[in-house]
Amino acid sequence: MLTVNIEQQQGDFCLQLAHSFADDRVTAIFGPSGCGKSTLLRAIAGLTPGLKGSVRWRDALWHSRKPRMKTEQRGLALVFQQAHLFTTMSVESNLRYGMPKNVSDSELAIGFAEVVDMLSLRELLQRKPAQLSGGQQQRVAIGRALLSQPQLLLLDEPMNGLDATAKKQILTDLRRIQNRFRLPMLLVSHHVEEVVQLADDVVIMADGKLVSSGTLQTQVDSLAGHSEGPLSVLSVTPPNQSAGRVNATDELLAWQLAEQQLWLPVNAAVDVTGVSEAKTCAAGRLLVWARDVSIATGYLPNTSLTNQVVARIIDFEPAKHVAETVVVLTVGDQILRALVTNASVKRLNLQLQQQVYASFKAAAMH
Ligand SMILES: Nc1ncnc2c1ncn2[C@@H]1O[C@H](COP(=O)(O)OP(=O)(O)OP(=O)(O)O)[C@@H](O)[C@H]1O
Repeated sequence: MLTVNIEQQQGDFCLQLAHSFADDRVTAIFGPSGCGKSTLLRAIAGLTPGLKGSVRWRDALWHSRKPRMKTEQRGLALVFQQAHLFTTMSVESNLRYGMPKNVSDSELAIGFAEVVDMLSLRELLQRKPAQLSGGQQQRVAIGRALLSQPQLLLLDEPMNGLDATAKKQILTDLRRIQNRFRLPMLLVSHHVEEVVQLADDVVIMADGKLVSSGTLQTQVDSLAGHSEGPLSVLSVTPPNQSAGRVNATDELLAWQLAEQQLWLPVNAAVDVTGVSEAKTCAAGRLLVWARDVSIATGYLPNTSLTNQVVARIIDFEPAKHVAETVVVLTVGDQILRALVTNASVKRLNLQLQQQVYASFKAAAMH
């Protein structure tokens, strides 16, 4: 457990937060720009002068009135928005920089060879940072952090400014790393996609304060309230390899959502077990924005939409825009939200407990 009860004044801004973070999973710290996410991470790392209160990690008191434990004694590693690599050193030297000296790879909890392979860095070991893309630089920064053998990894928007492909690779790598090493992580992000793909727990902040916290599933509504609108997080079970791909060019795989079949682009769902071979993974996670879900009262035989699932209406919620309604649906035991116009609700005569078909484009999933 990481327990913080802190107050940090920075000019007009005041961070005031008391919370206990689980020490065996990924917690996302989510909130708008300027709400204090980075300040919180820096306070935990011992990088903010004038911090009041206490920070306790397991049995160790990292911060109290006095004495304050130095950052390098805390057994944590930080990855920032910029990779901050040593420009004159090779990738390999950067990676080895913080490693314990005179210890063989097999004696380390987090070994060099494994990290290099997990982060796909083998081909890059002899290059200099200037010869790497932004995503590759960040993977080296993550590798260097891991090889310092931390007990806790602090990630301050490590995917900021990267393109979608680089982001996706880092998210997948981080999930795999967490599963392999059971390394607790605090991830600062203001992107819902990153939170949904990586987090087990979510802490939502605003104006230097904690607004809500809990498991990802309990925080879906809060996330929606602080982002681009209503959303759902669906659990899907592994692709049915025997069903295979639709064809080589479609690159779609069959997944199961509450015993119904979904066709998703390869890698659309995040393998939350961290096992890359889809046939051996236990579950995947999908983010579906309510605006990407449409409802029909019957099965649509001639549609370009790939997925239609049978769902039941369990609620109507007001939407941000007065002309729209959030239709809350169940698919098996899972919740799916659809944002539709009030006019459509009326035209289709949608009713509570009615069975409908919910459609969403596979490409709308992350
Ligand atoms: N050294 C400083 N002196 C005074 N104010 C500061 C200092 N550093 C940050 N702040 C202020 O503290 C507040 C919190 O900043 P912080 O960087 O923690 O926010 P954030 O949630 O991480 O934002 P972002 O998502 O944009 O990175 C902001 O209002 C910022 O302007």
